[in-house]
Amino acid sequence: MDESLEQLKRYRQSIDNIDAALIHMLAERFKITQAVGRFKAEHALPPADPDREERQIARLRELASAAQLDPVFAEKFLRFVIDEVIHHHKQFSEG
Ligand SMILES: O=C(O)C(=O)C[C@]1(C(=O)O)C=C[C@@H](O)C=C1
Repeated sequence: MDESLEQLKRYRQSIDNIDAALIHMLAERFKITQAVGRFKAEHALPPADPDREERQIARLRELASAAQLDPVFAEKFLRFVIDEVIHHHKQFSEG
């Protein structure tokens, strides 16, 4: 039992490292999209670009499948992130 608990602890340490990496990657992504939002507001471009999103989603779904990750989940995740970015872009263009 002790050995099993040690194993669980090791799994969780790895999960914690991965979660930290995800947060850092998301932070970098949002830093870039803030710059994109500013650029779009300055050049009077619309906050959302549905054609670009379609290409991103198709690409990520393929990457997910190749990596044995559920493509439906990958799409939902990207949608969630992009919707937040668009929300930020709209704030830039309004203010
Ligand atoms: O590439 C853009 O034009 C962005 O504003 C970035 C981004 C994204 O988060 O990837 C967000 C909104 C757009 O609809 C498409 C993509």
